[in-house]
Amino acid sequence: MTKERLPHIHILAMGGTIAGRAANAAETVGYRAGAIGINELLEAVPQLTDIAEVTGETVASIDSKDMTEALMIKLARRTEECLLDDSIDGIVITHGTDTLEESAFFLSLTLSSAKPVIFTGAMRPATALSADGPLNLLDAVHTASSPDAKNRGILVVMNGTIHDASDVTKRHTSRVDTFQSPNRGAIGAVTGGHVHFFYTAAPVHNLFPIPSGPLPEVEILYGHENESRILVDALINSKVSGIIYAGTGMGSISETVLPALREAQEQGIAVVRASRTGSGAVIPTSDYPLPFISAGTLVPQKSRILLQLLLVKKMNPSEIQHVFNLY
Ligand SMILES: NC(=O)C[C@H](N)C(=O)O
Repeated sequence: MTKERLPHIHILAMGGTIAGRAANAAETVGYRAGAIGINELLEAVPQLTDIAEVTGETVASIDSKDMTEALMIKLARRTEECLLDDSIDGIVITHGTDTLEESAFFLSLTLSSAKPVIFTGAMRPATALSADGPLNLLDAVHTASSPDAKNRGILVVMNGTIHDASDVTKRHTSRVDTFQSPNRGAIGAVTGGHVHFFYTAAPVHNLFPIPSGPLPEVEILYGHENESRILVDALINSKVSGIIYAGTGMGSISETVLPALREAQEQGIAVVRASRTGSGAVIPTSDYPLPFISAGTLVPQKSRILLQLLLVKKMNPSEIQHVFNLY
């Protein structure tokens, strides 16, 4: 009898707490992210060899708070090469959780493949009591090996749940259930190695080639009571290409900042209204007609990435709004 070939899952390591080392096992907060190499990470989960032929490589060893656009592009390019490699069936990206959602969303906009690409990470360092990284890694490899995970774009597997890259966001500073999909909910679960999707695959929007150079400068502003226009004026003077305004409620803009943002638009700066609430959609309203762009359900940090890529295409506010309407 011939033995069935195990799927080949390739791991791309970016660092983060999943590869974090602390001085002792009780330490869950003070540690060095990205200190543990890919081999040690894989050796900690010997069960991986039962479900897949796992290989790995280090792309970066950083705390993801220091993630850069250049690294995001490097990660996208390397992932694309792996997707084109016929010997690889699926990819797992281990990543720091602080900006995991940005990288996952960027890859979802720039890569297209039927093969599963799964992001995972950890909230406790690898050396901690009850470290969550090893099980997250095992669950991610289970998902990357699952035929049901094909044609679903970029997914995030954390704490036994599967999330779509566009909705998932980090919602808690320290808990292991920090990743939530606040608008549409988790799309699946991994339980005892069983991968279960709750819904049929949603349409995947892969809209852009991987950018070849630096992206236009887009900054995020955070709305609050008693606002001044100091920061908007600074951004106008800096000649940024875009502003994401994380407004109060449904992207509301105070009477102080509104004229400043209108001036920014007159200078050719694209302005997107998002929300500081963390969930729900910001939709176009008559209070804020075009050229104000509404972010839909995208959180400010993802709105920023989408706007950057749209500005590369030299789209006008109306065309940009059409794309945000997908979310
Ligand atoms: N839990 C984590 O991974 C946090 C860490 N600061 C990182 O993003 O790399």
